Amino acid sequence: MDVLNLSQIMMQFGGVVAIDGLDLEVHEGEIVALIGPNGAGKTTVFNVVTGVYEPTQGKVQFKGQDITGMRVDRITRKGIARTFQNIRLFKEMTVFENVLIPQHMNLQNNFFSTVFRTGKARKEEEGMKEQALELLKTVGLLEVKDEKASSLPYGQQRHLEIARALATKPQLLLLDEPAAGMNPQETLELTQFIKRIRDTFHLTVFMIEHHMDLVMEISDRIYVLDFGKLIARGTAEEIQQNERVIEAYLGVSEDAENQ
Ligand SMILES: Nc1ncnc2c1ncn2[C@@H]1O[C@H](COP(=O)(O)OP(=O)(O)OP(=O)(O)O)[C@@H](O)[C@H]1O
Repeated sequence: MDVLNLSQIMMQFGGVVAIDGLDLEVHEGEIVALIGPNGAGKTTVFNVVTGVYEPTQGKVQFKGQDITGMRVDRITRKGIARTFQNIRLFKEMTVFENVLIPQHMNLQNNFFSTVFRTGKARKEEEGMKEQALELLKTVGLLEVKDEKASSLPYGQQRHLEIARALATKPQLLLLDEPAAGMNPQETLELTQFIKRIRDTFHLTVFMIEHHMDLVMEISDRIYVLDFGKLIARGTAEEIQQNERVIEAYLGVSEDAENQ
């Protein structure tokens, strides 16, 4: 089944065509990467999927349901969560509080019972705390649950950000450059972490990433964007051998590395 299906997506900002007729699908349980040079339109794709932007044209479907132009919070409730290029944690709060807060999004109780702390609301709150602890245990952050988020090493902050996204119980997880700023060891740990959470939480993962080692190691399939247009799609092997990709992207990044 397609968890995510984009058909003929067009996103224009004034005269800028950020996405130009994109067709893309992500199947259940897959890890799919979206790559391309800076400004290719990758983050805009995420913003269209998560409801930040309504596409100028085209349709976004999540598990067969049309979610085009739906509000961000409604899309989150449907089961799509994301992380951002720049870490967006509640820095002054503890690790535990960081995963507890998003769970309120899933709260079944109404405003009245929450404010007046009825028995049901209290029980629900207890349940959320237990689930938050369970989540931290699963992602290996239980030992640091009382630490301030900002005091964690960089790699762990990234893990926490992903854990926080998982707290909304998504089926589809969007990761926007999760390895940005990581050293090779942290990148390797992240690769294993993403695979582990995909299996543990039965997730489908759609990620934007510039670290080619990570992309090639982890992706079932890869889409390549350039100037808003899809220039290639396929397995890691196919993408590595694709002339247009080498020219538009891999060639560029090698040059950039040599500078
Ligand atoms: N809100 C906006 N208003 C106007 N132009 C925008 C807006 N958002 C994105 N763009 C433009 O759309 C194009 C695609 O940008 P986008 O951020 O999606 O690229 P990207 O592939 O994610 O780049 P990077 O790898 O640098 O993050 C760029 O030309 C950008 O300037």
